[in-house]
Amino acid sequence: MTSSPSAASSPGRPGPASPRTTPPPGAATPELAEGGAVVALASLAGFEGCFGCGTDAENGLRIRHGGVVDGVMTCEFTVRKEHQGAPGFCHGGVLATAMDEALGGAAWLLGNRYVTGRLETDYLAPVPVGADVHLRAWCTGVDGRKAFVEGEARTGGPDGPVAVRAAGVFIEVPQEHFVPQGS
Ligand SMILES: CCCCCCCCCCCCCC(=O)SCCNC(=O)CCNC(=O)[C@H](O)C(C)(C)COP(=O)(O)OP(=O)(O)OC[C@H]1O[C@@H](n2cnc3c(N)ncnc32)[C@H](O)[C@@H]1OP(=O)(O)O
Repeated sequence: MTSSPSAASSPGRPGPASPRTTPPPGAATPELAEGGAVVALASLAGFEGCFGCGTDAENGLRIRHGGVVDGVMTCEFTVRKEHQGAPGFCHGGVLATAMDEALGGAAWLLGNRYVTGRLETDYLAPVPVGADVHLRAWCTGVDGRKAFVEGEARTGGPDGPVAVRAAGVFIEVPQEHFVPQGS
């Protein structure tokens, strides 16, 4: 069974996408694979070392992947002091990493393996150390090997104010792409 992410075209979710992260005319509507990202992840050795979500990455973000609702991938992480940029606040690069992870996860829900080709971020509000950051991401279209994805990060709860918005293009790659790093 597959499901289509209706949030992709929701007028309530205006994205930050530029022309380079907007699906071209004729792009396919994303169809999520049965089993989602788990199917593609199953063959990916070394993933527990992922700086975004790996449990072996001591100083990583340890992003906790949540569920998928109506085609929207959810996950969250807690900002620790080692993620700090300006005193007391999360580093922008750390937040970009979190968005990369969330948007990548939304692409992997299509059932293939993807790497980041382009990532755009808009920072709307500072995120303090100690904050729980709630991430959402969804695919807006597929064009050949390219998956167009958007997302947002909120603080103060899953429906709190948006702190970061992001859009990206993820490129489908074969499993062999990862072998030198993952073996
Ligand atoms: C439930 C649990 C869930 C858990 C989920 C966790 C998931 C994991 C999340 C992980 C998250 C973290 C993820 C990470 O951190 S991934 C790590 C960061 N990214 C990389 O390392 C990628 C480095 N780049 C490459 O390896 C190659 O350049 C790739 C493979 C991308 C393309 O080289 P390749 O030789 O294979 O392909 P091609 O050049 O023929 O291009 C093919 C098509 O792609 C288009 N294109 C190419 N580049 C770009 C670009 N920059 N922007 C826009 N489009 C681009 C190109 O125009 C063409 O389109 P078209 O002409 O056909 O129309």
